[in-house]
Amino acid sequence: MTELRIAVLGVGMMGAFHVDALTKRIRGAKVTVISDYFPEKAKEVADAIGARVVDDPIEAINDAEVDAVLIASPGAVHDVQVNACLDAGKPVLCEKPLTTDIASSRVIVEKEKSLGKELIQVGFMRRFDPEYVALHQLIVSGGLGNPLMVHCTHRNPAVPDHFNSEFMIRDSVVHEVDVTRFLLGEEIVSVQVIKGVATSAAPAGTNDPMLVVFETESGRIVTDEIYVRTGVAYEVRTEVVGEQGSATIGLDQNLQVKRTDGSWGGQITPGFVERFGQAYDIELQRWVDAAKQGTIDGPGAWDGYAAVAVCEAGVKAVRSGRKEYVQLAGIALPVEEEPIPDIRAPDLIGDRP
Ligand SMILES: NC(=O)C1=CN([C@@H]2O[C@H](COP(=O)(O)OP(=O)(O)OC[C@H]3O[C@@H](n4cnc5c(N)ncnc54)[C@H](O)[C@@H]3O)[C@@H](O)[C@H]2O)C=CC1
Ligand SMILES: O=C1[C@@H](O)[C@H](O)[C@@H](O)[C@H](O)[C@H]1O
Repeated sequence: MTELRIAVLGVGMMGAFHVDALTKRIRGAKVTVISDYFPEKAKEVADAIGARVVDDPIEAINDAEVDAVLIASPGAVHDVQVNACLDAGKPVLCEKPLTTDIASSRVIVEKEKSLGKELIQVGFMRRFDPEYVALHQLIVSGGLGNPLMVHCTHRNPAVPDHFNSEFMIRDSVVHEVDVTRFLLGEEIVSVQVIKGVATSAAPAGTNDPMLVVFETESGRIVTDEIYVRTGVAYEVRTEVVGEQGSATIGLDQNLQVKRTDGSWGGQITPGFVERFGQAYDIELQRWVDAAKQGTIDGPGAWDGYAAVAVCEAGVKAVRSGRKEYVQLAGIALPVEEEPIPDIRAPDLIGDRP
């Protein structure tokens, strides 16, 4: 196969960006079919690149001129569309999240397994970002010694109003879930969410920012500050603290500017397309090359499922205010912690006068 013929489902912000990359920058790929809930949006994108519009996304998946599918529709419809790709036996790059509930993600993992080949790649593009790749290599080469903690910052300048506290976990924090699994090579077993004072930019009832705390199988601690209405820029940082040193990425330190008004500083990337542009392209090129060989080259269905399972625990933690355990198939839940015994002298215990 010289050219992988691709259907793109959903051409909003991310889908249109991927169509542009597949058309202009990715080798050996051609977008032949576009499908979107809004046909006029699909037509606009399709006309610009000479592709066909197929209104029904399931028909688009089964189209004779489609070898592979890129899903960039909203997360809530990924389940149906990924299942249709599996039914058609076609490779699919599904934007995160894989689905929006743990049961449907599990079914997808099992269904793919029963087909005996890997067809699903999930759009966790940070795994292709040169800085994250370098940090991963530093960890696995032992450059930091035993990694003890990870501290993440995830700030967006602005988001639409439907980004409530739970959506922030499923749509934004899901990236740090995958980063944790990628960097530390182990599963996350529990999630806590600490809600502080909310920005006045957040709709009533939305906890923005939040501090999310993960605990991994081996007991490592990961913190994630999620703040999606900073009004500033796109700031994604990750620091790994090991026994023999620490390393941080995402500092935007390349450009230091001093201005005539006496201010000084560098430049922060305005959005995720600027920060992760290179990562998206590497992700797409590797997926296209692998799909032609009938395989994947990146995070797969299990990674998508594991991330959904952690986010589900995260959503529970938002609601309960407690530590919630991740229900992941095959991973033992930690034993409930014993209450800490009161070791004060008996005469100090009791009500204060
Ligand atoms: N990896 C990353 O950094 C990013 C990933 N995303 C992910 O990409 C996906 C799309 O997000 P955005 O582009 O920001 O959303 P968006 O709202 O801009 O675009 C979604 C598009 O899908 C269309 N659509 C709705 N239902 C559909 C259906 N059943 N079939 C086909 N199309 C349908 C909508 O009309 C819209 O054009 C989400 O899963 C999101 O989490 C989004 C931004 C960045
Ligand atoms: O995936 C993304 C968005 O959907 C999400 O809403 C943002 O918070 C992330 O930074 C971006 O990478």
